[in-house]
Amino acid sequence: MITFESVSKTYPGGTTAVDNLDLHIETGTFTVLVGPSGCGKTTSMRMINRMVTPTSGRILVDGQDVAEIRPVSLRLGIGYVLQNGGLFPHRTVIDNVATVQRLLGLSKTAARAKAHEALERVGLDASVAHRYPAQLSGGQQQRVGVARALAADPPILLMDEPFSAVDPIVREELQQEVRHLQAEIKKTIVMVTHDIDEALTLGDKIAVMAPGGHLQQYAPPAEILTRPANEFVASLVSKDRGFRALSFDTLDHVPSTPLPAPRRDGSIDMSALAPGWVLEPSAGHGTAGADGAAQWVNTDGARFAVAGALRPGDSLRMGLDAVLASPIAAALLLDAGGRPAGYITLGDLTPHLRPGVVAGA
Ligand SMILES: Nc1ncnc2c1ncn2[C@@H]1O[C@H](COP(=O)(O)OP(=O)(O)OP(=O)(O)O)[C@@H](O)[C@H]1O
Repeated sequence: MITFESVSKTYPGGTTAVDNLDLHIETGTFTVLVGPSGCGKTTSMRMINRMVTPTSGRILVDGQDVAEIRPVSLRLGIGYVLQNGGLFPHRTVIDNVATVQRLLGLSKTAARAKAHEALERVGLDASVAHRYPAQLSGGQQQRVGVARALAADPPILLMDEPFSAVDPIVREELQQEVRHLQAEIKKTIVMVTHDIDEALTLGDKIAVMAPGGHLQQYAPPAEILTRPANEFVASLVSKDRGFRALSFDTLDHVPSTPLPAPRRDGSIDMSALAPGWVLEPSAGHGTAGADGAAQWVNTDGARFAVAGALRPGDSLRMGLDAVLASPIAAALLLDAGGRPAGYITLGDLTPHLRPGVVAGA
């Protein structure tokens, strides 16, 4: 647990970056500090590991005032991921990742072994281990930065705009990976971003800050979207708010129609829904598996890969997107084993879309 107790920070020039901040961050949760430039997000985060000292108030980590912990030992237990990866340019990837273990006194061999594990965890191939940072793409550098922060297995991870320097496609990939990683490792993560979409995608809880370092709302993403505390928060999340709210509700209560039995050639006749159309499950094993393996095919020979086949637990947003992307306005539903089981139409979805939209109105 990280606790901010009435924390303020005024810099020597007189700027109040953070004003009387109270925040309780539960262990094992992903918290995102979000808000426009200059609202004190980075200052707040850096006070956790004593890179910045509060002017008043205190910060406790698991009940202990950080002001009473030596900065070096405090920081060894707190991973830090910087913008652009923040890698040492003159060290190879593996030695960058091994940095903290070396500081902790591990031998070079032992530290490198741990570093290899960390690289694997963030999806980097062993072949990059002996390259220098300049020989990597921006996305790979950022992954190395995450691996370095995780290598010593610290309970807390601070991330300062970790994905801001990569292009939108890579950013989305990295966000997905961090989300999956967090489901596995359950660290206490505090991340700073100015991107509300990123905050809503990643955060278990979001702290919205406004200029002057004032906390506006601290709540889970669904609540930020559907019950913004004030005009400031409402305007931050106003874009696509109704659509985004659909991310927080699953498809599980939406009725679906079972697929007819496959014909002798394995194809499934969809004419009850869309005359002239069949579903061709992927060849061989007969499961749709990854998106695109199965195809919608019509009698004219037109073929469309099934985009976004759905699984139990997927969100209404994914469901709506899959239905809209389908040439027969129906999304394929897979069972828990990944086999085609049924379909959902726009008509099935519509009654379930209203509450999400209305709640956010
Ligand atoms: N070392 C410093 N000395 C003086 N003022 C500072 C210092 N660091 C930050 N500030 C000021 O404190 C305020 C908050 O800065 P901070 O970097 O915490 O905000 P931020 O929300 O993280 O912004 P950004 O998204 O632009 O990084 C700003 O007005 C900034 O200019």
